Amino acid sequence: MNFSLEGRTYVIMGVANKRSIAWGIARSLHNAGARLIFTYANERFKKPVEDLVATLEGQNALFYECDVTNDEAVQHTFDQIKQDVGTIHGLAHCIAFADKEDLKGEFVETSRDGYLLAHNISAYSLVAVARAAQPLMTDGGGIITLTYLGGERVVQNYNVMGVAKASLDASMKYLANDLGKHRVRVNAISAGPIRTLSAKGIGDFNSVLKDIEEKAPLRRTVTQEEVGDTAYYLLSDLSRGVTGEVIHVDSGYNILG
Ligand SMILES: CCCCCCc1ccc(Oc2ccc(Oc3cccc(O)n3)cc2)c(O)c1
Repeated sequence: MNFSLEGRTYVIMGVANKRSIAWGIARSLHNAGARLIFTYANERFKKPVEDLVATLEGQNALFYECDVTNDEAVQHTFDQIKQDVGTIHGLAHCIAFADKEDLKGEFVETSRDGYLLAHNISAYSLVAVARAAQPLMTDGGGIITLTYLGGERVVQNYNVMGVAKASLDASMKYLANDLGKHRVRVNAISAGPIRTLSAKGIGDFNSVLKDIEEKAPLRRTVTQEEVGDTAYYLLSDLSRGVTGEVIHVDSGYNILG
């Protein structure tokens, strides 16, 4: 059995720029020989993603817009992908959003709209995408999503995104249960804090990074590349017996009380 991704096609959703975790995943899969398909939320992200992907030697990537808050748009995107490539072997869901004012202060102040928005984009979108993508995985496949420790226990300021990640984690497990019969595995990577565009929306992020460097077992923060390599493991045959799992790529921080 070989663990190269030659001859396989993967969809990566959520590359914003070169600091994105999704970009680290893209590079790991590209280096393993995969063919890549990228989706972006709107026109604003199209060119930056195309320019980044142009730096991947020999990659023959495809690009599609996909607004994950719109069920018809999600179905249309995967209809197009089916038309253009037929079969895909996996998908990386690297999409989340919450209003900035809901990522600081007290969780009890979260508005109904803010709560629903965070769950719509950061949790329900995995269900919509998995439903649309599974029929294209005719050789079986792997789906991964990104989660965070703040969905398992309280992390100051993470607030409504933590509640959305708890929903994402449970959604991932229920999807793993449904899709296993179609030979599709569903897993999550719980990444430690990394300085990305998304991280800019979180209150007092710097003190979190400092805490990791002082207390995490590995005494350092993790990189997009390290998350990308665990994504490669979860999307390859190396993890063929694993589904419904959360792997922490966080320098071991999650084991601390
Ligand atoms: C207090 C927790 C510190 C560690 C947080 C690590 C982390 C960093 C980034 C994460 O991804 C997002 C994605 C969108 C998001 O919502 C945003 C981001 C920027 C602006 C904005 O208005 N909302 C917040 C975090 C994430 O889920 C988790």
